[in-house]
Amino acid sequence: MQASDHSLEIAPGCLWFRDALDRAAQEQLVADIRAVIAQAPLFTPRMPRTGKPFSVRMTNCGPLGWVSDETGYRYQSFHPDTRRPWPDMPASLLALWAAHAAGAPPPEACLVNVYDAGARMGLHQDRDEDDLTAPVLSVSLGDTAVFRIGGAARTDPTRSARLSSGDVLRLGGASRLAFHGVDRVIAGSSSLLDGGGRINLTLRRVTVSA
Ligand SMILES: O=C(O)CCC(=O)C(=O)O
Ligand SMILES: [Fe+2]
Repeated sequence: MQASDHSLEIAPGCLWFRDALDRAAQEQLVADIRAVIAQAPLFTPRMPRTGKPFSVRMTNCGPLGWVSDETGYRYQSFHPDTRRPWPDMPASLLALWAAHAAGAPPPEACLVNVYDAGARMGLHQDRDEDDLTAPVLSVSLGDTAVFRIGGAARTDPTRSARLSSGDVLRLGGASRLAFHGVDRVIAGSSSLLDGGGRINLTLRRVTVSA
């Protein structure tokens, strides 16, 4: 895989690599993620304290996975329902990281977010990682997302970007702790996924490397 040179900096440190993945690379990722889901079924995370369910379903691959329930947000090495270790991170994702993560140590977690009709993700920071120096890479597959990004304070002004299938977004530098979310997904905007919807993959370094 080649690193795309055509990136757009949509906020300080936030690089948007549009069309980073061609159709064949997207199909490979989808097949790899379907295999992950077969081993580690999608679960519905719940908000800390209130237990309110997310509208997005999730799973993970790699040594660590992000989970959320009444006791809080955290990384753990096993699936919350099956209690089995997360599946290995596919080679396709390791290659994607190598191409776009600007030399950061290898990713430890890939969070798989599945957006069905009506799913969204509220504004939040990715801050459950001990290593905040490595960037977060986000890969969009399937229907286009209306993505929103602001600054490090919740009240900072935001801008939106339409992330389409094959786009890769890197949140690094001053944007590593930027508030971001998905306002909505545009149904029918991509033919990649049978049955429609959107899959987002978020690759992260979690622990501080020696
Ligand atoms: O779906 C997206 O584009 C963003 C996902 C995200 O922000 C997250 O999983 O932390
Ligand atoms: Fe996030």
